[in-house]
Amino acid sequence: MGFKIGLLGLGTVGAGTAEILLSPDGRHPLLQELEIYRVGVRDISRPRSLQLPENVLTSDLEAIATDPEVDIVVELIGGLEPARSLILQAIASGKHVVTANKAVISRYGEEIFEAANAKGVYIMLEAAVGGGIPVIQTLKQSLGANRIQTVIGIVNGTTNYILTRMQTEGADFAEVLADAQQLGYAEADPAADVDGLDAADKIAILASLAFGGRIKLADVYCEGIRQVTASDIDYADKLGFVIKLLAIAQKNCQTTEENGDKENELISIRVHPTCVSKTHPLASVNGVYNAILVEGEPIGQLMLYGRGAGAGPTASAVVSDIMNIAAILKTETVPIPHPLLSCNHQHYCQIAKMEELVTRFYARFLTRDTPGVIGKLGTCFGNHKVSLQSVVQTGIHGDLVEIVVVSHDVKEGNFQQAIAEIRAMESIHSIASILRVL
Ligand SMILES: NC(=O)C1=CN([C@@H]2O[C@H](COP(=O)(O)OP(=O)(O)OC[C@H]3O[C@@H](n4cnc5c(N)ncnc54)[C@H](OP(=O)(O)O)[C@@H]3O)[C@@H](O)[C@H]2O)C=CC1
Ligand SMILES: N[C@@H](CC=O)C(=O)O
Ligand code: NA
Repeated sequence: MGFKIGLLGLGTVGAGTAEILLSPDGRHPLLQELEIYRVGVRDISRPRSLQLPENVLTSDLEAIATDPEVDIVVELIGGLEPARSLILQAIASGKHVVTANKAVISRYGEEIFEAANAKGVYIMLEAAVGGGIPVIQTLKQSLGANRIQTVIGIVNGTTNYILTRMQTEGADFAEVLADAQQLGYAEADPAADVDGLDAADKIAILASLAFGGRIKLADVYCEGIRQVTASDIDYADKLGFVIKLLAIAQKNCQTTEENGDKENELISIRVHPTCVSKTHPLASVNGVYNAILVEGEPIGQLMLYGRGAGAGPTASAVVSDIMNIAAILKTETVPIPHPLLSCNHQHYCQIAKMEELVTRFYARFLTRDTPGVIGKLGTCFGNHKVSLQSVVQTGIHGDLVEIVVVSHDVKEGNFQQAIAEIRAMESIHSIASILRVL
């Protein structure tokens, strides 16, 4: 056997990875050279569906990360600790690392990559974004000739699964979330999915690769899908939209105020539920499927589509990373950092303020049925330079009237100022929802 794998975690993704490694027939011949040497879990007495070689299973994960026999450590336990410490221990012990852990990479990427570069080892993370979709290698290698302008992704399988079933079956949020957990799509704490945090981790990683600088996670604006109601899905449908949780990173034409220098282009980076026109390619990405739409020069638009979560698809990405490292170890006696596989970002991207974002909005108001209420809304929006594309009175609930507006492209800051004023109006009962429109 050629290369010894120390697997940390044998849950959904760990078991999927072991399954591929244990059945190499019909796959790339390099797989024959990969040996599952040790597998670390929390509870070794738990019954496992997988038949592993004897004495492979242990609950001493640190021993795996530092074992001199292990060539590649594969971290699939998830969460921040002990995952971060184990990755750092593996690096310090001269091991290459494969991980599916976007939470650790988006928060501790700088520490991890600096340690890895100093030690001359690789950190591979294809499974961390888009599950089985080869988006990391695409951005790192295949699109390297491009100036990337935009990355827009449906990058969380759990929320896309929930929104799709709410849309197609009118299903209940809690029931669909339980199904996503059962299917192994959701994070250990599904709040990370539902509140958009998992998508924020992922777009931070994608933006960093697309724009060639580090991203501070705190700079990613983030809204989840808890507030999306069946009514909004229904109204959006009538207006020709579907609602998707989008993760968006865009290079802004705007330049920094200090010097107006083109070098200091700002990046707009955000996660929020979004009304997407039914004719847009991302609108038909349903269920656990993910898609990442990239716009670059000279490639134009490119969309990658596939399963973003689940044992098999995610393990496909993990094993491809292991194989990339094994291929390097096989061909180079002294591994040197491969410029297309390693990460050497030195600076942080500058992030545009949300108020500066230019976008369209959808808003649903419950108003008292008093004369002139639509006029008051229109006047207030107009005073703040918010131009409306449509204003529709959509229904009556007792003595309240429901009004839905869709704006043209406006500055987020202007729209929010108008909303603050409208909220205080006597004739406004409540603002039921506000969504951005792609
Ligand atoms: N599930 C998915 O579809 C996807 C997951 N990912 C990422 O992959 C990673 C793994 O996710 P997933 O497979 O779903 O997670 P699971 O919860 O299914 O599995 C976690 C595994 O790690 C072990 N483990 C967890 N904590 C510890 C600990 N402190 N000490 C020892 N062992 C521990 C568990 O042991 P035991 O079995 O004994 O409980 C289990 O085997 C995460 O980073 C996740 O974000 C990425 C893409 C898709
Ligand atoms: N919980 C995540 C799993 C993959 O990263 C998702 O639902 O997409
Ligand atoms: Na991927």
